[in-house]
Amino acid sequence: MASVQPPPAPLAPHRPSITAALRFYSPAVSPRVSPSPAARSRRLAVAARAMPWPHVLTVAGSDSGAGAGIQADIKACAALGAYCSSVITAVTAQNTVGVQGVHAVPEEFVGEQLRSVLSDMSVDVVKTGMLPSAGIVKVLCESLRKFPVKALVVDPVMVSTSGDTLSGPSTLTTYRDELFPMADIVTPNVKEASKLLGDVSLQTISDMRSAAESIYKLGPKYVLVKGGDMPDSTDAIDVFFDGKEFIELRGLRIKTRNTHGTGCTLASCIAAELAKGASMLHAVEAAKKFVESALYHSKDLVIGNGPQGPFDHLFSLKSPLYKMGSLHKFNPDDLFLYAVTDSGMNKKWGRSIEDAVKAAIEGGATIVQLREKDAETREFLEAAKTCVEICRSSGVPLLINDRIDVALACNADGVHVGQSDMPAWEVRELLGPGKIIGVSCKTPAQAEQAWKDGADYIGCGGVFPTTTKANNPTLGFEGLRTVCFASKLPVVAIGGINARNAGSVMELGLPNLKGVAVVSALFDRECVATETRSLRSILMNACSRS
Ligand SMILES: Cc1ncc(COP(=O)(O)OP(=O)(O)O)c(N)n1
Ligand SMILES: Cc1nc(C(=O)O)sc1CCOP(=O)(O)O
Ligand SMILES: [Mg+2]
Repeated sequence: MASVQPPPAPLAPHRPSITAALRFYSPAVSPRVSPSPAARSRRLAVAARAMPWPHVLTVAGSDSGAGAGIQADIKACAALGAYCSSVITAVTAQNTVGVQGVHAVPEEFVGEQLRSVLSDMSVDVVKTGMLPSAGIVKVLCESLRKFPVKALVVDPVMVSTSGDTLSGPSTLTTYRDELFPMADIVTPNVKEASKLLGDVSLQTISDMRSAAESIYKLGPKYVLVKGGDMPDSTDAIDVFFDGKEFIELRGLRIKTRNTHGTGCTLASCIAAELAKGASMLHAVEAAKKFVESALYHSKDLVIGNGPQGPFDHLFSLKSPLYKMGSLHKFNPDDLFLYAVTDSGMNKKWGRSIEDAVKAAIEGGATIVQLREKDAETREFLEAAKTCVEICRSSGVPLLINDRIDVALACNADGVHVGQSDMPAWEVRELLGPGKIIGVSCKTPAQAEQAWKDGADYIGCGGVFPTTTKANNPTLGFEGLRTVCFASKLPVVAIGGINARNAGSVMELGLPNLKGVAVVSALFDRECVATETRSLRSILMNACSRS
């Protein structure tokens, strides 16, 4: 057996620049004298610490079909920029039809693989998948006690998606008694959560919350109960529990047969994000987004003849939108000063849409919506394409009002729709998971529906009377308050907001209220940049007071 090296020193606390790090790799002073092996490995060790590569070790089974297991884990980590080493616990004969055979790796050899990797390779996060016997769970726990890592992600794989058993009942007790107390997060689906808790019935979100709480009591720091298998649900809701608060994380249910390996991938993505330094909630959110995007981009792939196909983890290498880096990840804080254009007002003041957008950005608008009700389609599309370039070069998201076709054609960051426009869930189907969708809502029920439909934010108004939108009911502060309290999505207030009243809106300090959306107070004015700048400073002052 190869001799075991002592564990390497911990990672350096900061990353020097790449050029500084590369200097460690430069040849020895005299190019004729090759460095001794000891000197070379010293230099490599210094360089490795200078350029840490987030490292996930997956301890899981091999899937010969490569949709799930070790193969999915390595692809997921690679896609998210983490290095992934692997300790194989079992070899399965598996395809898109199901699992035809399982051959567990002897415990001692699982232990040997663990020792090899953990003793040498600066693992940040361990992620577990299929652990086919209680003995293997015990070997893993012993190894982790000997070689501690920053985080442990436990995906309690027990039954494959095709319904085949992947670990026996004796493993359950060891999971509960030994592995869970060491785990940072445990990620069962409803079937696994039910098994872990003695076959309790889990039918509703409230059952999922109770299950998350019971599993939390077994020792992990966080629990994510995945609701993708819940009966009769059109949207996939997962319950995240940190010991105090339950957070319902809504996901899109993408219609595809290619869902084999989603659980392994989600847990690996959580591990990769943790290895990169994310907080647990952010890691889970990023992982969900990744799985959703991968499923969306793979929905029509055909591999194998069975009912469950694999999906493409490396979709970003193919999708031109991802390649160009043009998808704007939604940040609710972008709603702070939301500039909504109006073709009539711009014409009145003799400026183009493009100039209006440039001026709003110059003044500090944090998101822009093109609301061009009277523009001809072709003219609008050309202007929209230029505005996309202007906004992208400033890092400001650009949304299109009402017109999904224009948004798609100009590759905008998203759209805003109202109650009489295309329903948000249809918009999501057309735009995919990476785009921003806003929905106008005047009631808590509309806000709930927008959340279910996969929107990213809601616009709520009219807070004050407005002449910009005909027949628009005024909700006042009370209406805004009711919607903000009920909303599960970030809210932007709209309607009659200007320099005189914007401060009072933000000073309400309402939950979920992230900013104000304004049309006439910016665009029905001579100098858009000046008005935007002054509104921005009013908002900032109001926020610092409330
Ligand atoms: C941010 C924001 N909120 C609300 C609206 C209004 O949308 P909608 O109700 O569809 O009305 P129109 O703007 O289409 O007239 C909005 N555009 N932006
Ligand atoms: C486009 C729009 N939507 C509203 C809503 O209540 O949903 S009010 C509105 C017009 C907002 O324009 P101004 O800032 O000029 O009042
Ligand atoms: Mg509309």
